Amino acid sequence: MSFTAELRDTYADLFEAFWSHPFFQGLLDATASKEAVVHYVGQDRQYLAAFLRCYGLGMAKAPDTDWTRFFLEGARIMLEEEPDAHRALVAHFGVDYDTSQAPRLAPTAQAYANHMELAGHDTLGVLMAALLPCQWSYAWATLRAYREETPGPDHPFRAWFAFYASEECQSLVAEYRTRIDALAAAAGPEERGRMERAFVDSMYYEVAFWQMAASGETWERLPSRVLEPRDAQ
Ligand SMILES: Cc1ncc(C[n+]2csc(CCO)c2C)c(N)n1
Repeated sequence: MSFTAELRDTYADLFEAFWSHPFFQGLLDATASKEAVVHYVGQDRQYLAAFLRCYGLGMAKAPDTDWTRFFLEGARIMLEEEPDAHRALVAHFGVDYDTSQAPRLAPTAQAYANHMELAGHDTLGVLMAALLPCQWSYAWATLRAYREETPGPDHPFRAWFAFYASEECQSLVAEYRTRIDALAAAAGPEERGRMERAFVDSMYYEVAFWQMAASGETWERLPSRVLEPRDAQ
């Protein structure tokens, strides 16, 4: 079994948690609240900026121009096409894309960005493994959405689902996997271990990112249990 097929098998629970998270399910059945969706888009814009910086780190590691082109094309898709997917989410609520800008990343989103950027200072294999869940989770879950429920022509977030389920995003995942499997095959057991850790942590952060959106997490708003300790008396 290939390295990435094994990851998919071993961490099937994280894929399921991604799929069944109430925020994703709320996008799917179009019941997600305006507050959560706008918070998500504001955060995700900044997350994508961090992701683009990781492509820069990847380019600095590119062993040949084939790899350079891979990162260049990935960056182009993110810059030119992904904003339309975001627009489709906020447009439903009558919110302008540019006003959904967040001033800074919320703690969970910042931790995810830090994790990816740190992986960009390890090997190319570790960086790619940290970036894979971003592609894979969205492409997999939106494709499953089409297989199971099919967001119809009237679905308010149709363009968002259509973008991630598109042939372009699906083939990007396939390309990531081919490249990572080759890097894993050439890596020693220690580096492969770091690749696995980088992948799992990013998968975890993908689920946590939904939670961040659903709970309206910011640096100002701490969970009530922290603000009002119940065990204090
Ligand atoms: C937290 C978070 N994780 C993953 C994605 C999805 N995503 C980001 S870049 C990219 C490749 C295509 O440009 C994909 C699939 C997201 N938007 N936000």
